[in-house]
Amino acid sequence: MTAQIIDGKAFAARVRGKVAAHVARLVADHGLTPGLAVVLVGEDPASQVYVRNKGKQTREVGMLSVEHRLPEDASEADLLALVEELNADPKIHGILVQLPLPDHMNADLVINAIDPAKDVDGFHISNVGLLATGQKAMVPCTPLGCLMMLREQHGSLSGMEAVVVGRSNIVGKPMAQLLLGENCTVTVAHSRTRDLPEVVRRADIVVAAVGRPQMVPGDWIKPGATVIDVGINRIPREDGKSRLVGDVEFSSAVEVAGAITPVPGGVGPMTIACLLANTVTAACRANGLPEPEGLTV
Ligand SMILES: NC(=O)C1=CN([C@@H]2O[C@H](COP(=O)(O)OP(=O)(O)OC[C@H]3O[C@@H](n4cnc5c(N)ncnc54)[C@H](OP(=O)(O)O)[C@@H]3O)[C@@H](O)[C@H]2O)C=CC1
Ligand SMILES: Nc1nc(=O)c2c([nH]1)NC[C@@H]1CN(c3ccc(C(=O)N[C@@H](CCC(=O)O)C(=O)O)cc3)C=[N+]21
Repeated sequence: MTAQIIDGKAFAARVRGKVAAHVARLVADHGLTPGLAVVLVGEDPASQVYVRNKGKQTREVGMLSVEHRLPEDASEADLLALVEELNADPKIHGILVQLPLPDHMNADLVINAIDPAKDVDGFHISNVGLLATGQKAMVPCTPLGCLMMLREQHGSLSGMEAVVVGRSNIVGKPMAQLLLGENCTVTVAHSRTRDLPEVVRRADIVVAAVGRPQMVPGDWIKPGATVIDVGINRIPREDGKSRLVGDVEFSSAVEVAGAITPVPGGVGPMTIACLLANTVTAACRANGLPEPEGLTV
């Protein structure tokens, strides 16, 4: 049997529709336009594409989009000054500093300088702590998007075996926290995990967030499992161009899994949709207004 393919692109369009409807109400009833500021340091081509897409989608849902670009050799003090300016700007409800930052900057320091209420990435230590203790937080966009798709697929996740491959602060760890919050039995695997294939084989839910093209083959997947592929890897194609693949070998995994997200068109579009959702949520919280339903955990 071949797996159901989870259409992240269509799901993300529905999320953006809900965001747009809520934004329209905020504008009409309260004269409030949620604003998102994205800060890009340096010239990384992939980041530039990503930032451009975010700006376009932000405007499409009726929000204010502001982009700030700093040169690769900008100082950490320059970046911190910009963050302070955005923290103080009442038109801005969400701030995202695109990662990775150049090596001469301390990313933790910069992220923790963002007002936690405007931290729509959910990377500030306050939000990390709130999520870990089960309190209301800004939830990181990629894991939030993954959880929305899993809930849609299964309803309750209670008691399921979940294996998260990868333990980064931006994907693996917050994903594990969210799955724990859903009462899954969670295993977090990483580069030192012994016998990764056996660990992955016990999972009802596999989330792969490693950054290694097609590392997880179909024969690691328990038949019927749900596979969420977070990886975005560009690999050379025979014609000299390149293509995107995930961390899962789609062609073999689709034959075994119950449901699987494709790359592209899976987790990626959901990440941006959740960024917009978090920005509306932040704007509502900042103004003491009710939050949109179904856009956060
Ligand atoms: N779709 C989207 O919206 C997004 C996609 N991504 C993509 O997701 C992937 C992961 O991103 P990110 O979490 O930032 O990556 P990081 O490089 O920060 O983390 C990778 C994790 O994978 C683990 N790992 C590396 N090699 C192996 C291995 N051989 N076996 C098991 N585990 C391994 C590492 O383990 P250790 O800790 O031991 O080193 C680490 O915990 C990338 O492809 C990235 O492009 C990222 C963000 C958003
Ligand atoms: N502060 C910060 N927050 C982030 O959330 C963040 C970041 N920095 N740095 C980089 C990673 C990566 N990331 C992606 C988001 C969407 C797609 C996406 O939309 N991908 C499309 C394909 C896009 C293409 O064709 O290139 C898809 O999978 O269908 C990809 C990657 C967010 N990240």
